[in-house]
Amino acid sequence: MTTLAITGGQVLLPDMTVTRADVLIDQERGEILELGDDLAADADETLDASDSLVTPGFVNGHCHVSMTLLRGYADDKPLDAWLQEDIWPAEGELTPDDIRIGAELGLLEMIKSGTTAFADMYFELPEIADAVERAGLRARLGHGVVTVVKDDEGAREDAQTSLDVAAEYDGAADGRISTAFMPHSLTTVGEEYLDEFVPKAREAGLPIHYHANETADEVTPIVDERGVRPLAYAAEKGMLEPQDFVAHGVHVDESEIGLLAEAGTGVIHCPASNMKLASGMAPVQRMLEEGVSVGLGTDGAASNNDLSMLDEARDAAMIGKLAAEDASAVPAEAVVEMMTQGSADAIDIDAGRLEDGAPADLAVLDLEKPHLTPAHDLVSHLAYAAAAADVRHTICDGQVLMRDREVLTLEESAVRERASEAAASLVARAEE
Ligand SMILES: CSC[C@H]1O[C@@H](n2cnc3c(O)ncnc32)[C@H](O)[C@@H]1O
Ligand SMILES: [Zn+2]
Repeated sequence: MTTLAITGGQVLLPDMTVTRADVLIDQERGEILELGDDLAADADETLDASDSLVTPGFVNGHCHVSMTLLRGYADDKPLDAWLQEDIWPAEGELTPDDIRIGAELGLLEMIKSGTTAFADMYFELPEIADAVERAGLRARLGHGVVTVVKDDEGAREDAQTSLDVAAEYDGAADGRISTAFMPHSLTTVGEEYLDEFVPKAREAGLPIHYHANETADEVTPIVDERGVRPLAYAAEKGMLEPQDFVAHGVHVDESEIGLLAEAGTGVIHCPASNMKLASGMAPVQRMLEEGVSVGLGTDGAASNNDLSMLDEARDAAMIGKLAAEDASAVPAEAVVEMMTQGSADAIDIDAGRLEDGAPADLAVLDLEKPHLTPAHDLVSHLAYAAAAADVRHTICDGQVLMRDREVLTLEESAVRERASEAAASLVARAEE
């Protein structure tokens, strides 16, 4: 057994209290062995966490990681125009190499901002899985299916690809990668394809992840054509199960909040993307009150425009109060829960908590900063004041991915250089 001790820090516990403790990790099993005093002597290696907060690694519940290449490419438009006029034409030019390079850039950003696990919907899953394996994170990956712009053969091929790659990559990277069937949304995948492929996903034991109720424009056609709300339609199609999770959930009414709570289906709140695309304010406080499993996600870097879960946490707290017209809504503890255990539960991966036997996924944040002084309440600091640049060390599955702000699994300057070149070439092709 090889052990690592994270020493001298303040540790955030699952009950949202903070205590002084060292953390002893079994690196081979990727597990926390013990939280306690003076554990350095028992360890093969140590990582200093003095004047620092040791938290569970953050869990980004909804992302399109390779969209880092399109960061800043198309801003200041609503979802539909943004996708149709800019993003989908540019994505039509993406090569598998672009997707791997964009993923590396996104993973670099995640490691630097303390994220250790994420869920991702995109194309060319093998490229993303390869990058995740090398970078050392944990992920639930899926191939996103869009049928509306395809003929029947193309649509069925797309949906079959989503099933095939999910079956092939589940358990990859020593179990750090899990998968899901990922129809893009309830309006971009035709009913006949949901009828055919959702049962196949169930037979294969796959969870289902999709965008739902993101904009009012997405709700109206479903209500007009079918006479039911989108999540009632999703339930009819067998897409509202405990292992499933939807992204956004902005325009959900009380009946849909009830359906989500009853089904145990997770909702990944994406406040920055919802604000930037002016999609709306999700009723997060109501969902929490009704017992919906709520996690937090950045969405892609083209609608955010970064992948920092600390930024997302602050956004979630702020917009949660505005939406509820109540300053006590979506408090710091709720947000920190969402960015750790909440997202992990929603995307159904074992992570997001620091306790004996838990997966050794951690972030260590430097507290010796003007914006983190004084330290009345470290949970408040995580939700409202901490930033990506405060992250000193990131550990996933017992492996140190970043030590003293140096990422060990990816070569930062090379990744940035490759990504800049790939992005410039992509945009030139898209605008030809
Ligand atoms: C088919 S792969 C995923 C697909 O989703 C697109 N996308 C990115 N952000 C959003 C969003 O907020 N709502 C809906 N779709 C989004 C992405 O560009 C890919 O095409
Ligand atoms: Zn999305």
